[in-house]
Amino acid sequence: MGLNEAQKDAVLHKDGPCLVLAGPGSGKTLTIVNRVKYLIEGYKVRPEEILVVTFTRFAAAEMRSRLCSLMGKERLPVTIGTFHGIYYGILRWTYRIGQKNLLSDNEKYQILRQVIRHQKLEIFDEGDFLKDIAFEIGKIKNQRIRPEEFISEKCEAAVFRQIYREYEEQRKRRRKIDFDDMLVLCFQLFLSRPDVLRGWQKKFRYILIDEFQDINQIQYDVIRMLALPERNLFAVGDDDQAIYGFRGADSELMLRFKKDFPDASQILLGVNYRSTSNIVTNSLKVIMHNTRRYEKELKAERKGGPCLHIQEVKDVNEEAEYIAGEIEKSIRSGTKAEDIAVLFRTHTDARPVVEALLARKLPFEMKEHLPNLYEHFIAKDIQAYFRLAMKCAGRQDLLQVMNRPKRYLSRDSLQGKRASFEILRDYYRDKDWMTDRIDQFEWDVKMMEKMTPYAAITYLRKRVGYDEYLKEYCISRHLKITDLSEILSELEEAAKPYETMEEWFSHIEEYTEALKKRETGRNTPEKGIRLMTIHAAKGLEFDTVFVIQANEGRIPYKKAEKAEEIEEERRLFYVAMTRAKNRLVFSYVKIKGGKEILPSRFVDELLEK
Ligand SMILES: Nc1ncnc2c1ncn2[C@@H]1O[C@H](COP(=O)(O)OP(=O)(O)OP(=O)(O)O)[C@@H](O)[C@H]1O
Repeated sequence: MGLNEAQKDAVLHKDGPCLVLAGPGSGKTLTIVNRVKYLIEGYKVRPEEILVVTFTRFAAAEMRSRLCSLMGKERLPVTIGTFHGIYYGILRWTYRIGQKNLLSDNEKYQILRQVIRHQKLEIFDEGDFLKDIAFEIGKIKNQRIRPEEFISEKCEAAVFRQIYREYEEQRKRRRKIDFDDMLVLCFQLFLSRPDVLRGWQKKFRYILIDEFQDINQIQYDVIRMLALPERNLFAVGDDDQAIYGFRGADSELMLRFKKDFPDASQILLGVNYRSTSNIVTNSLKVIMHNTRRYEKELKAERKGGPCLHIQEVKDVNEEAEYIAGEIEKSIRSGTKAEDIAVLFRTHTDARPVVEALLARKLPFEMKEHLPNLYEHFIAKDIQAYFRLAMKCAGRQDLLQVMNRPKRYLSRDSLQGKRASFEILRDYYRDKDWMTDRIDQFEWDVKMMEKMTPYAAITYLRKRVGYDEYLKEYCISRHLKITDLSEILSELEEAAKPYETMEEWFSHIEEYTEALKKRETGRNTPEKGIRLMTIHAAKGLEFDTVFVIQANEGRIPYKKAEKAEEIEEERRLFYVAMTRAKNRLVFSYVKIKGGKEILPSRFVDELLEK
């Protein structure tokens, strides 16, 4: 494949700093691998002296395989890895630390939970609070902020400092480092041991960084030290595809690069080879609404192309049917299943599509973990009620739901016995008010017997009082009711296609099996339609892309409120659009969880004249 002029300039750049600003599909990976090849073959740099940094292990593996195939070699001693991988390697070499010294996420949350409970705070949702505090601790480390100067958005400054101190003490007591510590320790190592730094500077004389827009402060600081004294730093990135701000990435560092290296060459890769001009023009129409961005021209090499399609659907079931139907047609007309992607904002959005693809026996693959909706405790409650209605319930089923909603039935009433309403009645025989409750319970279960699963769930919510129970459950546990009622509504919606409870149960079994199979085969997935979050699709390309639930609250996500958060969501939308080579389809739903919802504002931007 011939390189264009800008790509050639980037490949031939030899010494000193260089910033390559590149649009989507403009050949960033191609340019990086060709430059590494030229450094080795043209400029006679030893492969061991080259370091290529990527942001995911997947991207590193992809880069290595493209480089090896370009150079016709099976292996090459070029170092290609993520920041964490490389910094961990440096620490391992210097301090002899190993896997046993790494703090797992589980351990991290265990420590934080202890520390936070210690503080006796009034917390609304402990799970959310833990995540937010873990995020803020990461932010301090990644952005090199002093804890005493940090302003927490989640609790008072003094409380945060205390949490931070105790967390660090406990972590150190266990002699472990967390993910973010790898960067901090590497930074401190280089500051305190110039001799060690010098060794690594000599080793990595040429440094190339992919996806530079996703770098954070401490990664940048360490890499700048590493690049001295020769400053052969080659940074490639696209500020419009910066989608990790929520994780502490700072795309402003791309602007800083030019200040820190005023003599840096700047090259613009402005030709998109991936997508048709229709897709490119429309994606630019959206991203132009962002105010914080490098202005850059981007042209499409491939003219025309099919029109973008925006589909309105009633709800997520109809959407899933629509997507599965369109995919089926595409495959029939010759598109390979693995060239089709369905992208979504959060992984839970995928469930209806997964069900529709299974129903049509269409092959699909997912790399991310999809939580099984039917294993949620609410689903388990519904299943227990249904088994009671179908007269195949066990003791455990009755125990599970006899106080959901609250009926004040004691567990002792079923002690060591078979489960039945008769036994319950017998236990409370001299308490009329209790036997009335048991009669009502039995009556409700009987009523559900002949209903469709959808009608039975509605009955359970509204007549039996499960909605009320859930509300009380949330209040007593300081949980957000919206999260749980969304799950319940989703279960209700998902039950619509089934006529009988037996059908519903056998569908759940099939769905659970299919998820398990994909989970266990994740390393060797069967080839098929690619289902993934937009974050996971970054850097990939597909012939056809479906973006589902293009709705307000989804994208932009409901938690994005500040202007910069909305801009990050817009960049995410832009990343989704620019994955498509030929066909791009958006769908949005009109009703979700029984409420009307709006199409995404980004869809409106697409429709602007
Ligand atoms: N000079 C070129 N001539 C023809 N095709 C090219 C050229 N440069 C890149 N391409 C093709 O364009 C597509 C996009 O390239 P690549 O994946 O390297 O883009 P990218 O810049 O990394 O994209 P993104 O940032 O959107 O992930 C690939 O299919 C690649 O083969």
